[in-house]
Amino acid sequence: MADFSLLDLEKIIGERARSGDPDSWTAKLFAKGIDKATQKLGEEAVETVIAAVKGDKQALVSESADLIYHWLVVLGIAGVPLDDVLRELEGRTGRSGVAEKASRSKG
Ligand SMILES: N=c1c2ncn([C@@H]3O[C@H](COP(=O)(O)OP(=O)(O)OP(=O)(O)O)[C@@H](O)[C@H]3O)c2ncn1[C@@H]1O[C@H](COP(=O)(O)O)[C@@H](O)[C@H]1O
Repeated sequence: MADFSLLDLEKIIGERARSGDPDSWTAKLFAKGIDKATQKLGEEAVETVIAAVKGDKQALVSESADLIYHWLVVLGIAGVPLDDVLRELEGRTGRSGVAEKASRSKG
């Protein structure tokens, strides 16, 4: 089990964003704003899908890491704490996704 959590990465991203370091990809993305960050997020999502469809497990790991990093950057720029997403997921535990979808279409 990795000794690293998404909360650790969220903290690093926040620190690097505030650093303004010209060598920081994170600081660059924060400076460019939500449009550029979401464009990168979309590209990484597509690259993740391609790796999965090809059955390339090594690429799937690498592209997933790129995807999650850029997703956290987008959350950071949008001012949404990762904990809000974790709480949303926590609230969904114990509820079947199929049942949840069915309840939405009734409502
Ligand atoms: N996890 C990451 C991380 N994942 C991806 N990237 C960067 O995201 C960028 C993606 O750019 P590209 O689109 O060119 O990469 P790509 O999609 O592989 O390229 P192509 O396949 O399109 O050619 C690269 O510069 C990667 O280095 C990341 N940059 C930073 N982090 C984390 O953030 C920390 C701080 O980084 P800096 O802000 O750069 O100091 C790092 O120590 C890491 O923990």
